[in-house]
Amino acid sequence: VDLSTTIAGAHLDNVFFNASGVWCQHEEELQALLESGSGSLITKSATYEHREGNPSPRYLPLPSGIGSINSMGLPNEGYEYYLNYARKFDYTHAKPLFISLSGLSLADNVKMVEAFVQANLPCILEVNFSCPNVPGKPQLGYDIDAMDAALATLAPLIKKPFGIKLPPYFDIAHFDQVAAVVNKYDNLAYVTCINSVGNGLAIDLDTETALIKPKDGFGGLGGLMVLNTALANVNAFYRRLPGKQVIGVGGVVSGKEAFLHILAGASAVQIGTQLKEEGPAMFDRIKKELTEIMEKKGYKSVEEFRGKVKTL
Ligand SMILES: C=Cc1c(C(=O)O)[nH]c(=O)[nH]c1=O
Repeated sequence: VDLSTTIAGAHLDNVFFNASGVWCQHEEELQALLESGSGSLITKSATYEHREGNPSPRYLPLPSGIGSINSMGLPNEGYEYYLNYARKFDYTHAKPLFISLSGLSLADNVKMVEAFVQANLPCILEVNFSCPNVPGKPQLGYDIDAMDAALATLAPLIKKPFGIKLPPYFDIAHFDQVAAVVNKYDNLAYVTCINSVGNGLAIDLDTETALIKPKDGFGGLGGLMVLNTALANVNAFYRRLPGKQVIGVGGVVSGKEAFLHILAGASAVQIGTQLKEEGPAMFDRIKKELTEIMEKKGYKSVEEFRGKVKTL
């Protein structure tokens, strides 16, 4: 079966890659993704300066495989590290390279975008509007006018097709309002839905203590427990963004959830929590599982069923 796809004009041999933030902060991790069964790779969201991030424990899987909680606090090597990586990257490699940018201000996003545009590299830029874990920095994804203003500045600068990383929305009116903004920018080629469900709280019964240290234990939720919110966001934006694409992320632990994301409208599927727990060997497992589901259903390519979720 054919698992290949094209995102923002870049061809991926298969629909799978890492969720930004997972297995992608350092070159060694990115190399492991290059050598894995993934179809692509995306870097950890970059800020202008290097950041240590929040104090540990700042990421934990939750009991019984329901998911994870994280308040990493945007630890990253600083954008120049990822710009150098993008300069050295072998673009004849079968996997396209995505670069995630998450400036702490619009000015920082502008400076980082200008540096990447100046370098004129084939990598695809993704602007992250949805980091929930930087104390004192409310995420742009929930300030729709501010997100529109940022896009009005960034889209013309980027010129080429690019994407944005969105937080989960939970209100139909918000799907409508965000789609109206996204549809204003022709080169905004795709949206990645969803980032973690912000500011959850995991508490240990025995110790009666929050599991992670930062922000009194408040952190973004990921993994299986966010699957149905992720599917809704993928399908809501698939229905509302004609001519654009949606990358689905959230709750994918096997071929089954990947199939559902594609049925909901995803052109590619990213994996975070399960990749963090299982490592890059997971991609071979999940590709096999998706293939088996497609064969059982008689689908030859992901194109055949993308977005074809039925309603009653
Ligand atoms: C870029 C920061 C993010 C982080 C983080 O570095 O805390 N965690 C997430 O779940 N999503 C993010 O977008």
